[in-house]
Amino acid sequence: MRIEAHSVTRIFGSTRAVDAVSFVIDRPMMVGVIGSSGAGKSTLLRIFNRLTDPSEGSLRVDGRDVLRLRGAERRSWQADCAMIFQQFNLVPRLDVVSNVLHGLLNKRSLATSLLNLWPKSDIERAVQILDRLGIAEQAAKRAEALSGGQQQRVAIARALMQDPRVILADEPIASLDPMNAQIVMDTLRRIHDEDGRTVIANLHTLDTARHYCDRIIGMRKGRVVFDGTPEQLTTGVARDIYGAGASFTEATTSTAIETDATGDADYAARLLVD
Ligand SMILES: Nc1ncnc2c1ncn2[C@@H]1O[C@H](COP(=O)(O)OP(=O)(O)OP(=O)(O)O)[C@@H](O)[C@H]1O
Repeated sequence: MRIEAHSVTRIFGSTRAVDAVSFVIDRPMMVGVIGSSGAGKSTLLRIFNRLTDPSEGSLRVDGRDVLRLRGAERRSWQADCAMIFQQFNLVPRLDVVSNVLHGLLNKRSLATSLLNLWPKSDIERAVQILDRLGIAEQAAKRAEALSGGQQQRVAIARALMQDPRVILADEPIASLDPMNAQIVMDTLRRIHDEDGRTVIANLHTLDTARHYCDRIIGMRKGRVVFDGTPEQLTTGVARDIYGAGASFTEATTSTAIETDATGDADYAARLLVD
């Protein structure tokens, strides 16, 4: 899979949230996107998944510009690149298996979901995926009864149900304690290593990006200011990405962790409508 972003731009009023972003990902890999709050990381992922329209630019995936797709082709691309979010974005009162099955809403009729008439093969696959992620025993519980780390693994299972080529993760561990953060990052890495899926994750800590990613893209004020390997991401480079002065220490790189889940709600709504 070859992904070529060329001059991708999104302007909101007078803000260039994403400003002429270009990069090439020429093979499946795990990519971390870092940068301060407001650097444009979420907007970039949302453009990728077609949740947000770009103002300019192209994103060629194996030669086809996915930013120009309409209707069924656009939905098919959205099924090919699943998203996961900081706030997990599950339906809290629904059981875990039903949440995972929602990953198929692009491919099955709304009636199937509303009447809970999923084919047995779909249910079996959902349980297999949960088993793979080590949470099959939670399958019958309501999503809201699970810990944050377990809920994020359910969200990853829902993403895998789509059988996507790319997984986009927007601050996937920002709401989790360190132990659960590690389990979730290990899971994302495994999905890349074992399935060959590309994973692109917005991350708010440098050490996580360095530890898990093959490549790191640093954004500042909408622009890509770094694109390289973990080894190339020195403290000096990190200082430039975060725009920090001499007082910069690596521990201060976390972006504000807010619980505004508006974007997540958009995604949930889209899954239910399409
Ligand atoms: N729907 C919108 N309307 C207006 N401005 C927006 C919108 N979405 C994002 N922005 C602005 O675009 C800029 C980039 O925001 P974005 O959320 O992409 O940054 P981010 O790097 O993901 O930040 P964070 O880490 O805080 O999530 C910010 O200045 C933000 O206020």
